[in-house]
Amino acid sequence: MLCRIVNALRSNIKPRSFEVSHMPPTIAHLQHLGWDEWFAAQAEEKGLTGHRVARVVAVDREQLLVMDESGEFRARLAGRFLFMTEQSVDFPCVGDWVCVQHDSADRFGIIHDVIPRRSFLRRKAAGDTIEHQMIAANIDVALIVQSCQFDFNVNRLERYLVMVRNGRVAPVVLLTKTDLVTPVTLQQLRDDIGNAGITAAVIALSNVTGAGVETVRDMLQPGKTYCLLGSSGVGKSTLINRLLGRQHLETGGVSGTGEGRHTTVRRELVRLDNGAMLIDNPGMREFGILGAEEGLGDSFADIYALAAHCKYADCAHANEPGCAVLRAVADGSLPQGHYRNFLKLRNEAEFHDLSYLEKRQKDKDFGRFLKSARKDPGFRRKS
Ligand SMILES: Nc1nc2c(ncn2[C@@H]2O[C@H](COP(=O)(O)OP(=O)(O)OP(=O)(O)O)[C@@H](O)[C@H]2O)c(=O)[nH]1
Ligand SMILES: [Zn+2]
Repeated sequence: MLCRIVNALRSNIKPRSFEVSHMPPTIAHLQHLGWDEWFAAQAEEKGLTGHRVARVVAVDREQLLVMDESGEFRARLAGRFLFMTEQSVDFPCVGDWVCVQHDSADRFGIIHDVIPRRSFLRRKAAGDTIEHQMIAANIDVALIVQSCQFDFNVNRLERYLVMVRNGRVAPVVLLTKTDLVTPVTLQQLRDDIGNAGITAAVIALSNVTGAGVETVRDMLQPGKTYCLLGSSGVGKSTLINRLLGRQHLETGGVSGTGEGRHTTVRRELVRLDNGAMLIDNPGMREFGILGAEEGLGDSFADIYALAAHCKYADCAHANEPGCAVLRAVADGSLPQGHYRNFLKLRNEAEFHDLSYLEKRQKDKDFGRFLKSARKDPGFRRKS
């Protein structure tokens, strides 16, 4: 980051405006890539009309692969953008629309801005930090993939649903590897999902026999963007390759030429023959749900509806008298498992918020400690 900042300072101390190097985009030019009136309006609001826009296909540290009506090209972030952008979530990620300056003679396009996102998928960054990490932007539908064998877990499914709904993305559940389980077991898994109160569509499929794959294909609409989410090994890449036909994800990389070092950017966003766009993502080892309460409302809409009838407005639905949620659990109209997941996820959401506040407080205390320590004449000698 430091060298990014230094480079930014060196290359671009003065703010500069950039020339329009191309015809401004029309919706017709770019709608096959997902551009529409909504994005055009965002661009206008941000004062970015008239600039060329492209969609991010892959990100590899400082290098991006972007795509517009003329095809794919590589791009870098403008020094000024690097300099002005503080939070990692504000950097372009796959699926983003960016303002880019690019002449056919240039090896790299220069990205000057990111068009506001309509939807996003993000997770808690790996490690002990409380920062978010963007997974993808401007996704219409998240395909949450679980394998029928070993991987299936309703709690995890609900965590994904919270994240997905929190990012304003619609969910569809894909159950893979149906060839490895009996029809009775498959029905049991479907029942488990239904009993948990999950209302998202569920498609069962096998990449081996091909059963269900056409159902997935039929669901994918041209100009819409889909993102595959799920643990490693559940069959996401295999499914994409099946949907693509001959092409393969592994061979989709774009090689850089004419440079000292040979680089390959693995393409993450691919277009199918029917015009739908698919984003494949690595398995998620660490899956935090910081800031997920908003999303809780959607996954647990039934519980929130019941909560309106609780005796106390601030009812925690744990052991309060007159709690409509507990009553529904008692009379069997609200599934026990669903209620337990609600409590668990809510506590985690509260826990993450708490640890965030605690961290802020600690930082403050540390600042105060430093201030008072500096005033302390013994400070220099002690340290
Ligand atoms: N039996 C069976 N095996 C499958 C199916 N789909 C994928 N596999 C196998 O499962 C393994 C993992 O599949 P991948 O497609 O690489 O899984 P992935 O979800 O993309 O994994 P990551 O790339 O690590 O996120 C491979 O050996 C596949 O051949 C399926 O429907 N049935
Ligand atoms: Zn209650």
